[in-house]
Formats: sequence, structure tokens, C-alpha cells
Amino acid sequence: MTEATGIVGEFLSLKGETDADVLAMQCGDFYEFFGDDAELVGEELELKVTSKSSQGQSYPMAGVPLDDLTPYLKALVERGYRVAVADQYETDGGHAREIVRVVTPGTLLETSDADAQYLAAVVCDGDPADGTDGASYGLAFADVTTGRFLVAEADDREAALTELYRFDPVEVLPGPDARTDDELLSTVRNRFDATLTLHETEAFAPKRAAHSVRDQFGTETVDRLAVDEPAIAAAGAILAYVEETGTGVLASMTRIGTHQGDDHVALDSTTQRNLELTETMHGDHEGTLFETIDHTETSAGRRLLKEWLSRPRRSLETLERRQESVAALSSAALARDELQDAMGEAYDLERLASKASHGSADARDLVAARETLAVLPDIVETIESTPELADSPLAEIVDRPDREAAADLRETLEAAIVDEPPSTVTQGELFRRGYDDELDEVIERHEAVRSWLERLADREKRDHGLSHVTVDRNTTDGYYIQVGRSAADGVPDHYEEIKTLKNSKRFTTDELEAKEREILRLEDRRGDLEYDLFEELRETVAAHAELLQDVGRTLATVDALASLATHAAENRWVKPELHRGDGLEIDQGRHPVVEQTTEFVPNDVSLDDDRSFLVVTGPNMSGKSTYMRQVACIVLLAQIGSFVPAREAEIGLVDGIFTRVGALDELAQGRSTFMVEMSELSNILHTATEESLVILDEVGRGTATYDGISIAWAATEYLHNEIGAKTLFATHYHELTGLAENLPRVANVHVAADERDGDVTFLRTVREGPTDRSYGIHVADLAGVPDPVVDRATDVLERLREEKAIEARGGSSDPVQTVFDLSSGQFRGPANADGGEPSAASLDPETKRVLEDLESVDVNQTPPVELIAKVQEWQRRLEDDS
Ligand SMILES: Nc1ncnc2c1ncn2[C@@H]1O[C@H](COP(=O)(O)OP(=O)(O)OP(=O)(O)O)[C@@H](O)[C@H]1O
Repeated sequence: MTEATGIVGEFLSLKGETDADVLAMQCGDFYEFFGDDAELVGEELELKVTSKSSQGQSYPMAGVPLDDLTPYLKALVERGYRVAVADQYETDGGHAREIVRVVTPGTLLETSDADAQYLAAVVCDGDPADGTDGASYGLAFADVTTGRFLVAEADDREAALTELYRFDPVEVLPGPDARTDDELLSTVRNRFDATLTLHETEAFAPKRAAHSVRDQFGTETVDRLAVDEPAIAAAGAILAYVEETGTGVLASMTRIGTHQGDDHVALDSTTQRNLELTETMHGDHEGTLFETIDHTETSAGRRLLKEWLSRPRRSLETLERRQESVAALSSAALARDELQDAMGEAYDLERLASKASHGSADARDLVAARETLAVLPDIVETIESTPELADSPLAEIVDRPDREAAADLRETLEAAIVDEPPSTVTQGELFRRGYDDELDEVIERHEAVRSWLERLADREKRDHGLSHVTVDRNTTDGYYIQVGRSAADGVPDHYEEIKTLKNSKRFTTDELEAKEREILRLEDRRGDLEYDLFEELRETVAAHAELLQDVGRTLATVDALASLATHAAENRWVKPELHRGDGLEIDQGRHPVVEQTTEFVPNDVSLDDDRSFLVVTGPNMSGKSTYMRQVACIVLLAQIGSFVPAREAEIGLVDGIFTRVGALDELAQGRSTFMVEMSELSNILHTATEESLVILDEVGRGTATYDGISIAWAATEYLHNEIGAKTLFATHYHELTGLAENLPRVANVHVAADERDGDVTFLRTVREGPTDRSYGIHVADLAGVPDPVVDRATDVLERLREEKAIEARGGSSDPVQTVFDLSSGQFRGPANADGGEPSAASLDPETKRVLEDLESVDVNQTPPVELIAKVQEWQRRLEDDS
């Protein structure tokens, strides 16, 4: 096969240089894809695929106009592809191309999503095969769109994963040893929506990494971080990767910080999902805790609030300061409105700093930056002139950025850019007069020539007695004087004809040609000059990346706090009293999301040193899950500094919130419900501490009843005796309510329901003590199980309770009856209808088998719904048999 030459050959050879999945190569005014890449983008982006021949072979080809690349790039990257972009440049003999950027999920600057977009690196020190012993981990996280850069350390794999959960990265670079950690990799693959990229191992080399980290952030800063080699190696690898992909935003990464896991509440992805913080169990955004409490005005504020919710804190000081600000803002309603109005004008400054560093900010971006910088003094003014706010930590928050430098930068931008500049930066008309002398001069000369041209027609009419004269310009003829046909014969001699039209003739003159040359020269000059000035200005802005990030962060903080205050004020939330003790007292608590759509019945919770474990019982559908989630959400909200839905609350800070609830989506990943349930339980039993809050909603239901009860029983003892975590455990195993008699810190509560004449009313009220019934059949009825089954189940249950014989209907002509001893849970043996011993010979084999099955069922331990199913099955078998 002959090698492709020409443009296809160039494409294929560039493709060979990169490990990106797709290459977009500039060819004049288009970016083109060839070969397999063309097929791929044709399919993914519905681009038209044509063909291009080279050396007698035909290659698929697809292309997008130069200015339209961004949305296609975004779409490909968001689908997980890494895309290389090759730009064209001039050479002596023509054109050549080189790869200028590789765009990957973690380095995509053109994101339209307000969420943080973290690129993560994980370095493992030691043998990951050791699992929890031996290996320690260093992590680094960078958001190229905002310049945020953090490092973290973890003692074992589980802790490393917890850090990853917190940041929810879009791309993960595992270091050399981490690549052999199958468990880490498979968890990253299964649990995150992240691309795994195997970047060159040299980038992780400790010495090289340390060097680049020091280079980027300064030796002193790095020493102050006081983190170990793996974290620095992870940070270095990220820097190398960002540089190599040509993202060009290293300049906006001005600061590195440590993410102190110690100061954050452990909140794994299961818990984030179970509590529906940012996504519901069904993957929706609506109906999440975040959407409920989000009243932010800006995308940066929204991002910050989401960050707070995903990473609650443990520092009492930090939380009390947030609370003070929320309290001040919720009482000063007018000032809050003013702040939110002002914030409406704010643009995402952190993102702008990255765009400016990358060189992609245009004049409109700079105008937006100018307008946002102007928001700061308005905010300061409102805060300073409102006594509640002036005395709150808000005064200090707005004092953090260098306000003078911000005002200077704003003035520079104000003096430079016109109010409504065009979106292109090469065509001029970006700058105000008075900004640059040379530019002013070019503009003046340009305008002088323009006005000479505008007056030319009148002058020619007057000087040469011509009528029907116009002066205009087009691309083929340039400037021309157009004279109506009737007057065309009378033009002066120095007129040179350039075109004859139906009703007129076009002429030029030496003078007009000279002016045309001048005006074109001036236009070019103006474009070039403005472009250079703009580049300079953009660099000035990029050099202020840190300042822009500071101002951006300040505005985002005020926005997020005002959002919490708005929600608190509108929903009668109260400030919880936080303390470092173990107690948890919630008076008349409500579920923050459910209360939005339901007439909610408030409930209390009271936990302390002597009562730290609640066994929550109650009928199906009574509200057990809601009650427990409500407690977890209230604690979580308190630990982001928010007010909480309650009449009063005293909350001892927790170090982690762990939940085991349902297992909806895991099923799709091929793990059995019970396996998921057990691995979640295992994780909790390994990780929770005395200071954690544990929510268990049904443990052990996914297996045989005896196994289930045994596991639930043992887990309760372990949590109570060994861990001592504050725990709420909802269960249908009534046996567990007996634990309260023996374990000193276990107490029973139940969600009450009222039964009258067979009708059940859910009261939604939590009361002390265990429940006596489960009302499973009532729920089966609600769910539409056919009436005969419901009636029969009621009957069976009734007889079981009364220890009466039940006949398996539909059996042989002789009714078959059997009796259970509820107190021992034992089968007492089948009896004939007349009460005598059954005659085995009178029974057919299937009836015998049904009887054997019946005998093996432990009615006392089988949930009623399961019993119904079994009875139905027996009926079917006996019917088939008859
Ligand atoms: N305090 C409350 N006030 C008003 N409605 C509530 C309250 N608690 C729960 N509910 C509503 O009751 C319904 C059932 O609640 P939930 O799922 O918590 O019950 P459950 O006892 O956990 O059920 P199951 O045992 O079947 O899992 C939900 O629709 C919920 O919105």
C-alpha cells in the first residue's frame, strides 16, 4: 500500500506523534479530520463525511469551520475523548502544521458547566497490593478553569478514595504504583464519571516533580505545605500534564493549598447519593438538597455552595463564622436584596483569570471583568452601611482582596475598552480614544480620509458640474466614483474608467487610488495596533490572575452566604448551636427537601452519651427513612454553616456521616443487592468512629431471614460496643428491639401509625419505644396487589397471630392444615381436618412437596409480603396439581 502524501500524509504523521484519540488539523479556514478520526467524528457529532484521495487511495474526511471548533471539541471531550488540535502556520514555501494543544476532560477550558472541573493525580507510595497497610497516598487536584490547586494526603486506599469522592474529578492521572492498584482503578472506573489517563511515568518522578512544583509556586510556599513526597509527585505530574497538553493556563495557577482531610467531614459517594445532595437516586438534579437550598446569583457562588455541601467542615470556628454571616444576612433583608442585585452583574472572575492566561479572553470578557470588579465597591458599600453586616465576618471577607489594586485594574480596563466592543480582536474598534497616542493618531488620520471620501461625491458634482455621482467601495473594484450613464460622457479627462454597468459607469482617479491605499494601510495599521494593545492589556489582566481569583472568591463567598440566608429566612430555619460534644438534640426537625412539597410533620431526635443508638421501627411507608435522612441532612447543613429546618437544634460536630440505604443503581453494574449492602456495611464498620453519625436503613434484608437478623444484630453490637458512633438503624426485624434491654446506649423509637377498622393512618410522628406491627399487608394493598391476595394474606396473618391452623387452599379434596407455634417459631406438624394424624397415603406427591415447603418456612421470621408470595406459589402449585 502506498503511503499517503500531501495533506492526508501530514495528518497521519501528526496523528502518529500524539496519543490523543482524535486529531483536528487546521487546513486554511477549516479544521479537518481524516481516516478513522473522520469516521468517528462523523458518527459522534453527526458531521458529514466525504472523501479525499491521496496516492490513489480514498480517505474519509470531515471538517468544521475554524470558528466553530469549540463546541465540537467540547462535545468530543465531554464524551471522554482526548482531542489533539494542530494549527497551521506560515513557512517560506507555504504552510505547515503542529499540534498546539491536547484537550482532555480535565484540561477543557471551554466548559459551559458552572461546576468545578477537577483534574486529579493519585500517587501511591509503597505496595498497593498491601491494601490498607503499608501503602500511603498523595493526591493533587487542579481546576484549570479557575486555577484552583490543592494537594492532599491519605493513609490508605479508602482514605484516598474518600478524597477523590470529595472532588469528583473529571480526569484522573494514576501514578506508576497506583496503576497496579486494581481495586483503586476499578473503583475510580465504576464510581466516577472520570477519564483515566496514563500519563508518562517520568512526570511522577519525585525529583522532577518537586522541581516543577517549586518552580510554579515558589520554594517557601511548598515548604510551608509540609506534605510528603507522594503529594508533591502528584502535584508535579499535574503541572507537567497541564503544560504538555498545551492548555497554557499554568500562569493562572498561582497558589497551592493543602486539603486537610482532618478538617472535613468524611462523606463518601454512597452517602452523597443516599442523601441526594447534588443528584437524586435517579440521577436528577431537581429535588436534591443542593437545588433546594441554592439561591445564588452567580455561577461562581453556585460552585462554591456546591463545594461547601460536598465538603462539610469540622472546624467550630469556621462554621460559627459562617453562621454569624448567615444570621446577619438573614435579618438584614433589604441589604441582602441589594447585595444579590449587585451580584447579578458579576461575571466568573476565576474562570476569566484562566481565560486571560490562556489567551482566549476577548474584549467582551475584559468588559465583563471590568463590570465585575465594579461590583466589589458596591458590595463593600452595602456591607459597611448596614450595621448588622458591618459587625459580621462579612466585613472581613470583603476586605481580603486588595481592593486598591482591584480599583486600579478596573480603571485601566475602563480607560481602555469601549463599552460594547466587537467579539473579534483583530478588526479594531476595541479601544477608547485617549488610551494610546499612536492609535489615536491612526484613528484620526483614518477618519480624515474617510470624511474626505464621504465628501468626494459632492465635490466632484460641484467642481465638474456632474449629476448622479456616488462614491462607494466593493471588494473587486475597491473605491470608485460612479456616474449615471447620462452624465458619464461629461467626466473630466483625469477620470479613468474601470467598469461599465447598465445605467452607469465606474471611474477612479490617481487621487482616489492614493486615498484608497492610504485608508487600507490605516485600517491594517489600526487592526494590528489594536491587536497588539489588546494582547498587552490581556497580559496585564493575566498578570493579575491572583487578584481576580481573590475578588472572584470574595464575591462567590458573599453570594453563597446570602443564598443560605435567603433560604433560612424564607423557610423559617434556625441557627443550630454547635459544640464539640457528643450530643444531638433536634427539636421539631424537618426534612429540608420533603418539607418543600409536603405538609411535613416535624419530629425530634435526642442522642447523648447515654443514648447513642436508636433502633427505628414502624410500619412500611410510615416515614422511617425520611426521619433518618432528615437527621443526617440537618447535621450536614449545620456543618456547612447553614441554618437548619427545626425549631431548635444543638449539634455536636461529627467527623463523618455514613449511610447505608438502598442500592438502586449498583444493580445495573452487576453487583447483587446483598453484596452491595454488605460492602457498604463493611466500609462503615471499618471507617466510622466514635464521632461519626451512622444511618442504617434496613441491613440484612437481602438474604435469608436468620442470616439477616444475625448480621444486623452483630453489626449493632459492634457499632455500640466497639465504635460508639451515633447511630440510627431502621429495621423490620422486631427482634432487634430487644437489644435495648441489654445494650445500655440502645433505645427504641418508632414511627407511629393508627389502625382503625382495618384502615391505617400514618401519623408520621416518632415516639419512644418499639412498634408492635408492620402493616406490610396494608402497603401491599396500597401498591395494588389484587384484593383476593390481600384478603387471603390478612386471613393468614390473623390465623398465624392466633396460632390457628391454616389450610393451603386449592390442595387435594382433603383440606390440608398446618399449625405454627409462634412463640418457638416452630412448625407443629400437619394435621388432618378432623384433627387426627395425616395419612401420608392420602396425599399426592406435589401436595406432599408443598407441605414440606410449608413446614420449612419459619413464619415468625418471614416478612409478610414474602409470606403472601409463598402462599400464592403454593396455591398455584396445588391448583396445577389438581
Ligand atoms: N414527617 C413527615 N411528614 C410528612 N410526610 C412524611 C414524613 N415522613 C415521611 N413522609 C412521607 O411518607 C412517605 C414514606 O416515607 P418513608 O419512605 O420514609 O417510609 P419508610 O418507613 O422508610 O418506608 P419503608 O419501610 O417501606 O421503606 C414518603 O412519601 C414521605 O414523603
